[in-house]
Amino acid sequence: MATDGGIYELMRRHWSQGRLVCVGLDPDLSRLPAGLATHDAERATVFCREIADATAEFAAAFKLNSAFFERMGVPGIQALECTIAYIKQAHPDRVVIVDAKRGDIDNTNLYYAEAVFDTWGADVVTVHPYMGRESLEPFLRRGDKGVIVMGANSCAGVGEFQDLPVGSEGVPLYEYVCRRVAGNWNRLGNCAVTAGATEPAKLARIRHAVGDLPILLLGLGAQGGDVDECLRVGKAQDSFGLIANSSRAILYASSGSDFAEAAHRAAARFNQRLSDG
Ligand SMILES: O=c1ccn([C@@H]2O[C@H](COP(=O)(O)O)[C@@H](O)[C@H]2O)c(=O)[nH]1
Repeated sequence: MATDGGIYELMRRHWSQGRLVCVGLDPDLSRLPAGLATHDAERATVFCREIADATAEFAAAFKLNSAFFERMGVPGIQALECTIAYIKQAHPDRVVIVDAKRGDIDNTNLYYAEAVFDTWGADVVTVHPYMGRESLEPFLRRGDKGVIVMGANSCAGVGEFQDLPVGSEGVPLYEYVCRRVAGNWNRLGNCAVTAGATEPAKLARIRHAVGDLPILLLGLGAQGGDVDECLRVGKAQDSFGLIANSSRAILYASSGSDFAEAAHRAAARFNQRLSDG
């Protein structure tokens, strides 16, 4: 979806209209309610479609983690494509992020970019920065799309590399990466970075480093990130500025046949919390 001011302008419009949630669509087959469909990939597709419909009212974006689809092989890829196509048709202005954490040499990235943006139809992709800006050019030169670069993350042990001091000032690697993305990689205004809600102090440093760049905030729901503290230190000045993701806490709010209603209520509560903070 090409928009006049780029993909994040669309996100800013949602934020200004009170849709603050990024709903994570990670269909874990072991947690899907019974009776949706016979085949796994179809179950995942129906589940994601119902969750999207139930939560769109509060959603600026949907984030599909490709692993949950890729594990099912060809039918899983079809489920991913069908889910994206469905969101585009039923909720056309919602931003679709594919969380695939790509990053390879440039000619391989060319095909990763083509796959995610053109074949699958996503608006935004997550990438790893480890191989440098030049290798990521096939993503970065897509001004009609968005690129979210891993800055800081939410999982245990993530500091092993991300916290190492680098550069002449000895800043942590995650901060150095975020600074580079905001200052050197964002020529087309299509970049964002990640931060983990489990460590708000790092989010604060990232916000300081990137100005008003959007930040994909991970770890807010099931991982127990501190919502209030993240909002206090993480919001941008020109807009909400946080692509505030919650996956499991919304998807699996109920394991019964009322899963969609429960997801609606969970997304509503999360949206209110984000709006109050
Ligand atoms: O640092 C990271 C990077 C990615 N994720 C992804 O977010 C969801 C998990 O969200 P929950 O709300 O905790 O269910 C999943 O797709 C991860 O790969 C992350 O959590 N942390």
